[in-house]
Amino acid sequence: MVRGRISRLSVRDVRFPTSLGGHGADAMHTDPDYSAAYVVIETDAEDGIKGCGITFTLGKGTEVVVCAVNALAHHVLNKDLKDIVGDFRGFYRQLTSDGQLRWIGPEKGVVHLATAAVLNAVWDLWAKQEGKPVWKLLVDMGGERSQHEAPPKCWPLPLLSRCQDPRMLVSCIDFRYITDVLTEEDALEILQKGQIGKKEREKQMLAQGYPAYTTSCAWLGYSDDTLKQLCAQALKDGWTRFKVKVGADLQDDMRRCQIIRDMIGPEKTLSLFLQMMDANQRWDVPEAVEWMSKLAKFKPLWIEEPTSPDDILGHATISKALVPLGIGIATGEQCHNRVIFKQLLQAKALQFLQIDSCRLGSVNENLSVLLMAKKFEIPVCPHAGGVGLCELVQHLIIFDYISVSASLENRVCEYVDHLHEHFKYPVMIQRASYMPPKDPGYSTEMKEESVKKHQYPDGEVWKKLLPAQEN
Ligand SMILES: C[C@H](O)[C@@H](O)CC(=O)C(=O)O
Ligand SMILES: [Mg+2]
Repeated sequence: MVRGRISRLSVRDVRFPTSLGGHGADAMHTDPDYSAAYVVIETDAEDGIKGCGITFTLGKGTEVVVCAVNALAHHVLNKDLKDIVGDFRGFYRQLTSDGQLRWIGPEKGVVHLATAAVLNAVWDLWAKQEGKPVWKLLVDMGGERSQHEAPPKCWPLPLLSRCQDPRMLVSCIDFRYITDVLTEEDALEILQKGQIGKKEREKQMLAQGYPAYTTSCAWLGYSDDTLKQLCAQALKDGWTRFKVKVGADLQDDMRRCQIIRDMIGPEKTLSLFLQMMDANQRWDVPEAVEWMSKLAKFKPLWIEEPTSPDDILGHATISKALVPLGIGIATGEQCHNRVIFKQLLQAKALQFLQIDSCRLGSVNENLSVLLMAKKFEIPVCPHAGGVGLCELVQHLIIFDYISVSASLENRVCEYVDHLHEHFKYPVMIQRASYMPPKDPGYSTEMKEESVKKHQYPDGEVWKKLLPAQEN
């Protein structure tokens, strides 16, 4: 099925002026313009199928990511897709180990965001050619075995369809730097165990979807009236779990958390009705503990990014202090790579792990983090929102449930209600759950009309806005 040689790669800087409405604002990022470096790859297969990939940015700096994508392009151009996916680990390593570009990473920062955008496009292309959504491609790759059948001792790869073999899935992962906690054999074992009950879980997902929470009501840029109005509407729409931004001003936080608590009801704290808090790295370690001790009365399920995303031991200290108060630590949206996640897990520094589809090196690196989380039995609650993050991460978390975690306990995926209308295959939410996408690909393709309008700086939207902003 896999065909064609990559004949073209284009990348565009696409920005949405979300800061004008205060959407997306938090204690550190006060004026985000949700943006993306948008990559499209084409092949010479003459089937008209294109692979689309994004990485998420906040406006300024997207042009730097675009430069990094162009710097990586020569690794992709003129390659056969068959060779890329046939040795995906090798290809991932080639991209992340470019002898010169690696110096401005390694596997972090702009160059890693660019890697994610390129690889996301490759996954989209592969899945489209296979005629499956990415989650289903991954699930099928994980193999299938009935409840009573013993796992095969060896996997005769050439005799099996390569796309129905867990070894194929594992061969997409670069285990370098994580073999002290997760080996290839561990990964295979997890996937083999995950085969039990897999069909039932897939059916369950298709019928009920993956549970979500909303961040759309409580950005720091919103007034109390807006917060109340959005929260009331969300409750009407069936949302029961809400995340609120905190960290800039304690009195403000107390007032806003009280509003949400009043609206979702104090008696419901232990049921489905939950409140999460997100400080977006605002505090020092002792400050985080002190601040959250004051917000503990609102019974948050977690505090997200209480301090620097690089401070693994700091997170461990905060976790030790707050877990006895019933507050877990969540982090991950700014964890650059699998190594940081490994150490967070080793240090018992988090209770909820938040993968990000565009910060880690695409599906490949996310697979390794999902498997490590399973090994440590830490629930994965992905970061989403931004532009396109919900579209992408739904594939990863649905795969995780069906093939890896086999559990929904303490698990919920973020949802943000912005910018879906710009995607050709937007997320579908029903009863506050992500319904598994059915269209082939990674749901990454944007509407050409939207891209043209929002291209920076010469799209129609920015042509109008830029002169006004200069005055
Ligand atoms: C700047 C972004 O909107 C950020 O606040 C998102 C985030 O932290 C989250 O969704 O979680
Ligand atoms: Mg966050």
